[in-house]
Amino acid sequence: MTTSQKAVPQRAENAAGVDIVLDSVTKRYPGQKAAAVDDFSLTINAGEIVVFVGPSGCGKTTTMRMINRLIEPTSGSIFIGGKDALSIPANELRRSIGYSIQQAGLFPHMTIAQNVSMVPSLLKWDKKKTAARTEEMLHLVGLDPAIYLNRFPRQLSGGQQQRVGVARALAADPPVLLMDEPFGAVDPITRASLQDELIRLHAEIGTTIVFVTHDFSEAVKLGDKIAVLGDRSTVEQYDTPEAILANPATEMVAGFVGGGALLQQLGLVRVRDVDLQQRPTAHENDPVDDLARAIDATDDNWGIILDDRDRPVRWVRDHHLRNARSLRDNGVPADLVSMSSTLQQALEAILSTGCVSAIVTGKNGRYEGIVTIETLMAAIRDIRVETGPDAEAREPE
Ligand SMILES: Nc1ncnc2c1ncn2[C@@H]1O[C@H](COP(=O)(O)OP(=O)(O)OP(=O)(O)O)[C@@H](O)[C@H]1O
Repeated sequence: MTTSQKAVPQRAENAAGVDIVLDSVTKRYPGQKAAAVDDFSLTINAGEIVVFVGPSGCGKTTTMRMINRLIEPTSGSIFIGGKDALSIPANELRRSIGYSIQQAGLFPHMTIAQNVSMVPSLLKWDKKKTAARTEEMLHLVGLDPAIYLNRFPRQLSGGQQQRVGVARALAADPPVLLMDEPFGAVDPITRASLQDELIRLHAEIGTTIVFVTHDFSEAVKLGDKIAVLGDRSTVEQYDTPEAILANPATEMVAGFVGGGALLQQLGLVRVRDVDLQQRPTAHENDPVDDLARAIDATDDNWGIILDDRDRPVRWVRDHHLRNARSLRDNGVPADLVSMSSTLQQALEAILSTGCVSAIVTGKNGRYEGIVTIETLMAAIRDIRVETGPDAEAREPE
C-alpha cells in the first residue's frame, strides 16, 4: 500500500448505491437544430464514482441533469436501480437523488441545520431522526455541529459551504449523488482537501456518484471510471483512469491526457527531478497528541510515522489517532518509491493501489516527502509544453 486518501477506509463491500443505465438518451432544446446530447448510452455500476469530463458546452451538465430530470430527455430511457426513471414523478425521483452544485446552492436565509435537513423534512422524517441525521451529516463532512448548525451560509467559508452542500445532498441517504463541478469555485488547496473528503466519504457510504468536471486531473483523482465526452456528449472513451492514461482511445482523448508516448516520457523523469510535498511526520516513540496536532494544522488529514532511522513505516489518518495511546503499531503499512524511481513507477504505484499519493524515500531509506497525483499532472503538463507540436518552433529562452 502506498499512502492514500482514496484507499482508506476501504470501499464498502455492500455498496449502498444503485446502477444507472442511460439508453439512447437524446436532448434537443427547443429551437436548436443539433441535439445537445445525441443518442447517449452508458451504464454506471452501483457504488462507483463516474466522472464526466469534456470541453465546455459538450453536454456534460445536460446529460447529468437528465438523470434527475431537472432536464427532461427528448427520447431514450433511463433506469436507476432497475426502475424506469421517466415513469416516476419527477419530484419523487429527485428526493432519492442527491444533487450538489458549484457554490453549494445553499439557501441564504436558512440556517445550516435547515439547509441540511431540507430533504428529510420534505420526506416527513420525524424531528428527532431529522435532527440526529443533520448532526451526523455535518460530522461526516468534517464540520462541528455545535459550531455550525445555527449559522447562516454567509457566515461560512466557500469550502465550508461546499461541505454543507454535500451534507445536504446526502442527508436523506440517497443511493445516487449527482455533482456538477461542485468544487469549481474554491481555491486549489481547499479543492484538493474537498476531493480527499469526497473519496473518504464515498468509501464509507458507497453511494453511486456521477461527477462533472472540466479538469482531467480531478477526474483521475476521483473517478473509478472516467467518461471522456466530446461534442453532443459523444462518449469518446469510458474506462478506468489508468486505462485512459495508458491507452487514449481517440485523438480527442489523447489531447486531454497526452497519450501513451507521454507515459513513456514519464519514465524518463525521476522522482528526484520534481518538487516533493510534505506531510507531518513523527517517530514511533513521540507523543500521539503532537502528531495529531500537526495533522490538524494541515489541510490534509494524514501523516507519516518514522522509525528511529527516519524511515517511513506507516501512515496514519487523524481518526487512527483518536483515543490512541501510542504511535507504535498505529496506522497502515506504507509502500514506498525512491528518489530514483521514475514518475511512471510513481504513477503505477499510485494507480495500482487506487491511491492519490506515494511516500518517497532517499538515502538509507529515509523519508523525503511525497509525490501526489497533482505532482504527476504538473509534470505531464511540463512534458507537453516541452515536447508538444509547437515546441520546435519556439524560440530558445
Ligand atoms: N436551456 C438551454 N436551452 C438551449 N440550449 C441549451 C440550454 N442549456 C444548454 N444548452 C446548450 O446545450 C449544449 C450543452 O450544454 P451543457 O451545459 O450541457 O454543456 P457542458 O458540457 O455542461 O458545458 P460547461 O462545461 O460549459 O458547463 C450547449 O451548446 C449549450 O449552449
